Amino acid sequence: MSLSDEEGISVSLGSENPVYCCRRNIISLHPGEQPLCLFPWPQPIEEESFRGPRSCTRQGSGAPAPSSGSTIFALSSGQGRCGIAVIRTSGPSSAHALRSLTAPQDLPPARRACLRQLSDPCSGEPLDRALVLWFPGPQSFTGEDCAEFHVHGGPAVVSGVLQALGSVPGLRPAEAGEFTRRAFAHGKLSLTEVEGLADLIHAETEAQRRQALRQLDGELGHLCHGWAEILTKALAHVEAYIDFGEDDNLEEGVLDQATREVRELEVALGAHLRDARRGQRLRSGAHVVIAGPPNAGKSSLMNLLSRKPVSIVSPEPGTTRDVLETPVDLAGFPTLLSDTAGLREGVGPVEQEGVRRAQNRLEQADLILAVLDASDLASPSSCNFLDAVVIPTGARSPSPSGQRLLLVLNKSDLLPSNGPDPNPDLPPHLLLSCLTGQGLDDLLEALKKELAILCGDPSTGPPLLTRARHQHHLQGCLDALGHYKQAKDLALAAEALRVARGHLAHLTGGGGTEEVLDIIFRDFCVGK
Ligand SMILES: Nc1nc2c(ncn2[C@@H]2O[C@H](COP(=O)(O)OP(=O)(O)OP(=O)(O)O)[C@@H](O)[C@H]2O)c(=O)[nH]1
Ligand SMILES: [K+]
Ligand SMILES: [Mg+2]
Repeated sequence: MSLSDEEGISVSLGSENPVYCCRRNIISLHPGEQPLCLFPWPQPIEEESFRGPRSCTRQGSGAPAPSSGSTIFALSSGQGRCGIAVIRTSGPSSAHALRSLTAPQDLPPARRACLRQLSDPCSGEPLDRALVLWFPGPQSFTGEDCAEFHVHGGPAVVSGVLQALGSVPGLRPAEAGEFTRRAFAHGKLSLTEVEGLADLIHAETEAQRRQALRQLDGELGHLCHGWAEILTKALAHVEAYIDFGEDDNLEEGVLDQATREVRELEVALGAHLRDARRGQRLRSGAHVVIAGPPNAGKSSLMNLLSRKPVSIVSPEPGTTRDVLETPVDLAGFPTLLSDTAGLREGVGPVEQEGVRRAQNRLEQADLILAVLDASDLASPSSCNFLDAVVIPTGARSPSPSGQRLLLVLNKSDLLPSNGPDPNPDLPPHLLLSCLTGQGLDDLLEALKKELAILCGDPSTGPPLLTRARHQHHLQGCLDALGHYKQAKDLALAAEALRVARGHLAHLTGGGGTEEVLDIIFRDFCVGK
């Protein structure tokens, strides 16, 4: 059976017999809620949020949200001297702006670059010869009428064109992220795609870029959409049972089927949540902490990996006191690399404080780079470090979300060359010489493997949860499904499904609250 209504909801119950009509239940049982379909985005952002005048509105044909009043403009390429700078506008006065600045004044054909003379509409002063493009809404990035001016990138040209646009009635400078916000409001991007776009702009490493691109492709959103559909179907089944449970016509097993589907969804969500912080680590960097006894060469390794003199290196034990940290791209993965004080006892108060800070940082580490002096393994500080840090961490069952450790024996140049491994009893380790660079390639290879486990491989597997927000809503959804299973009453069970669905809607932006939007759009620059 298939049910549909004028709001585009379609619920298939897999039977030829029409047994009930759920339009009344689903649409009216929870007033104020959005229709069950999450796509296209049913709730446009309030016009007020654009803070623009509410004058000339021209509905973009077919766009789900009404056009906002004002027309915005901004430099969309980077600031500073460059070959070509791209300035764009979005809003109902885009066509007027384009005509006002260009000669000849006719609009170019849609989406085709045309060479035009640009001049100031007030003074008539020539500004540049530039390529201009016209994107009538809704087939544009924002869904509104948009224009682009590809001008020569000198500061005087750019400021001249921006000033000229500002003098056109109805136009005002865009705020940070406003183009993307309009795209979201017009259903051009889901919230998770917006986040992907923000991450893409800020991506600094290969792996970050790959992850952002996948999110921009909407993979996480599509996954949530599929889950929401399962919940919608289960909810329809439960509500049918509430209304027609006594009815002989109701097909058998309707409720069982709902429960079965919920259980399958629980398994899928659980697996996804076990990905834990991997996506987030990839977005904001894994914490890699260099630790070990004094003089093992921790600071030397810090400088080697970061390719800059972050830490002071000296033959004096206890040189490093504070935690020193720097962001480093390690084998394509973003990391926050920390150098710490050598761990030892019986020292003065300043070094003691350094040791306390080092221990604190060790607890927060995703990956510990444990460094020992290969020529000094029998010293008390080496033995203590092995017993207190290396062996206990290695003994813990390794999991992607748990802490990981790589043991590095530095100063291998001091060992007799080409002999057998002098330390077969130690946990698995790598030999390195910070002095000669020998063993560095092997260390980088091992780091890459560890970071891939910690951050996940962004090119394969299911899309990762890149923000705490994603994890929060998936967990909320899972918890609600738990309540569904425990509910003794069908009305409570239906409510639990609604709560679960609400969490998925929030994740993708269907139930978008202003605060979440503000936080996400704050990440954008003006012109994006
Ligand atoms: N021969 C040799 N010396 C090294 C190597 N790595 C570091 N050293 C030397 O070992 C001494 C200590 O190096 P640091 O990098 O300051 O060691 P650290 O672990 O940071 O020391 P603290 O901060 O005092 O705990 C310095 O004199 C370095 O030049 C190496 O691979 N081979
Ligand atoms: K030192
Ligand atoms: Mg040091």
